[in-house]
Amino acid sequence: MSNILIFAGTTEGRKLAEAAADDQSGQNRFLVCVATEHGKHLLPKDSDSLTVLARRLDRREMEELIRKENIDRVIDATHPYAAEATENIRMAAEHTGVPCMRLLRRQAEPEERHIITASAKEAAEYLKDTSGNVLLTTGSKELAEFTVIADFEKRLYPRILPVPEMVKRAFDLGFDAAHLICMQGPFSYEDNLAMLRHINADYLVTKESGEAGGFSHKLAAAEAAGAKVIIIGRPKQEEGISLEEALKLCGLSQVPAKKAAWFPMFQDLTGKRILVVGGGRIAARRIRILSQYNCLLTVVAPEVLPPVKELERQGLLRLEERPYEEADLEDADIVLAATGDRELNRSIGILCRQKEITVNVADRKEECDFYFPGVIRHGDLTIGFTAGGKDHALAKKARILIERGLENGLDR
Ligand SMILES: C[C@@]1(CC(=O)O)C2=NC(=C\c3[nH]c(c(CCC(=O)O)c3CC(=O)O)Cc3[nH]c(c(CC(=O)O)c3CCC(=O)O)/C=C3\N/C(=C\2)[C@@H](CCC(=O)O)[C@]3(C)CC(=O)O)/[C@H]1CCC(=O)O
Ligand SMILES: NC(=O)c1ccc[n+]([C@@H]2O[C@H](COP(=O)([O-])OP(=O)(O)OC[C@H]3O[C@@H](n4cnc5c(N)ncnc54)[C@H](O)[C@@H]3O)[C@@H](O)[C@H]2O)c1
Repeated sequence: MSNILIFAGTTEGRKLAEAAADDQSGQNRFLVCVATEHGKHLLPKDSDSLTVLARRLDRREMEELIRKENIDRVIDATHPYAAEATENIRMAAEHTGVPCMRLLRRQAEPEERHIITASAKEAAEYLKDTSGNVLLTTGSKELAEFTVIADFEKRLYPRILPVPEMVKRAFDLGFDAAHLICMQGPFSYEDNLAMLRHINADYLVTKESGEAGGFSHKLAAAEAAGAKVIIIGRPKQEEGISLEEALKLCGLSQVPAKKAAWFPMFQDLTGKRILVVGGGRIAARRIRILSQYNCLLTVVAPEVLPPVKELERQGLLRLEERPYEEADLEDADIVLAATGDRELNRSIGILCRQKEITVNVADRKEECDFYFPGVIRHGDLTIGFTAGGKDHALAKKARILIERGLENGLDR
C-alpha cells in the first residue's frame, strides 16, 4: 500500500485525480490537495482510494501532512505560474525525505510563446517596428536603450524605483512624467494586471529575473491582459514529468475523456445585448443570422462588409466603425470575437471569461463557450448544425442538403 499526495489545481492534476478515483487496485491511497473549495468542486468526490483536501497549505503544514498521512510520494501538479507553491512543495518533500515529482504540461518552448531577446538593445530594436503601449519593467539602468524607439515618450511606461537619481535619469532621457510608474515591488499578479490594463499595454518588457523579481506574476498578468511579453535573457524551462509518466508512476491508467457532444439548447435572445467584434466575411454571416432574433446587436470593426451596413440602415443593429476597445465589453451579454487578428480574438476570449460573459471565438474552438451553428429557419422549424467543431465543412454540407430537402417538400 502506498500513500500518494498530489497537489492539483491544473487540468493535469484533475486528470490524475480522476484516474486515482477510478483506481480499483487497492494498492494506493491518494490524497489530493487543492487551494480552494472551487478547485475541490472540479475534482471527483471522495472515494475509497481518494480524499480531496481544499486548503492552501504553507510549507510547515505540508510537512505535517506528509508525516501525519505517512506519504510515500508527492506529485506537484500545480500551475507553472504558482512558483511559490512549487518551491514550498519541493522543500516540504525534501525536509521529510519523500520523493517529489513535478508534473508539467508539455508546452511550447518560451521562444514560441514570447519574444526572447539577448539584450535591452535588442528588445528596443524589436519594439521599433511595433505599435502600442509598453510596460517597461527592466529598471532604470537600461532606459536609455529604449529611447531609440520613435515616440518612446508616448508609448513607453517605465516602472522604476521611487529613488530621486532614477527618476531624474528618466526625466533627463526625455520620458514623460505622466508615464513614469515609480513604485517599489514586489508586485503581485493583480498589481501587474492593473498596471497593464491602466496603460492599455500591448507589450510588457521584463528581464529573465527568476522568482525574486516576480517574473511569473508578470507573465501571468500579461497573458490575462493580452499583452505580448518580451524577455531579455532566456528563461529556464521548468523540468518535470508528463501526465502519462505521472500516471505510470502511480500505477494508474488514464480515464478516457468523456467526449460528449454539445447539447443544442435553443435560447431566447430577445433583448440580449450581443457584441460582434469584426465585420468581415465570418462576422457578416453571423450578424445576418443574429439580426433575425430580436436581440440588441452592436458591431464594432474598422471595416465592415456592405451587408452589415445595410442591416444598420434597416435599424437592425448599431454599428461602430472603429477598432475594438475593452470598454465595448461593458454591458454585453454575449460576445462574438470574429476579427482577423488572432491575438485580439484571444484576448477578447480571456477578458470575457474573466467577466463571465458568454463568448464565441471564431478562430479557435478551444476558446469558445458556445459554437455558432449553421442555421435553417423554415416556418416554425429551426434547425442548428454543428459537427462538434471537428468538421466545419460537414456542418455546412449537411445544412445545404437539408435546406434543399425542405425546399423540395420534405416537410409535406
Ligand atoms: C457552422 C458554421 C457556422 C458559421 O460560421 O456561421 C461554423 N463554421 C462554418 C463554416 C466554416 N468554418 C471554417 C470554414 C473554412 C473551411 C474549413 O475548415 O472547413 C468553413 C466553411 C465556410 O466558411 O464555407 C473554418 C473554421 N471554423 C472554425 C475554425 C477555428 C477552429 O476550428 O478552431 C476554423 C478555421 C479558421 C482558421 O483557419 O482561421 C471554428 C468554428 N466554426 C464553427 C461554425 C464552430 C463549430 C462548427 C462545427 O460544428 O464544426 C466553431 C468551432 C466555432 C465558432 O466559430 O462558432 C459554418 C457553416 C455554416 C453554414 O454554411 O451553414
Ligand atoms: N468560425 C468560422 O467558421 C471561421 C471560418 C473561416 C475563418 N474563420 C476565422 O474568423 C476570423 C475572421 O475571418 P473573416 O474571413 O471574417 O476575416 P476578414 O479579414 O474578412 O475580416 C476581419 C474583420 O476584422 C475586423 N478587425 C480587424 N481588426 C480589428 C479591431 N482591432 N477591432 C475590431 N475589428 C477588427 C476588420 O475590420 C474586418 O471587419 C479569422 O480569424 C478566420 O481565421 C472562422
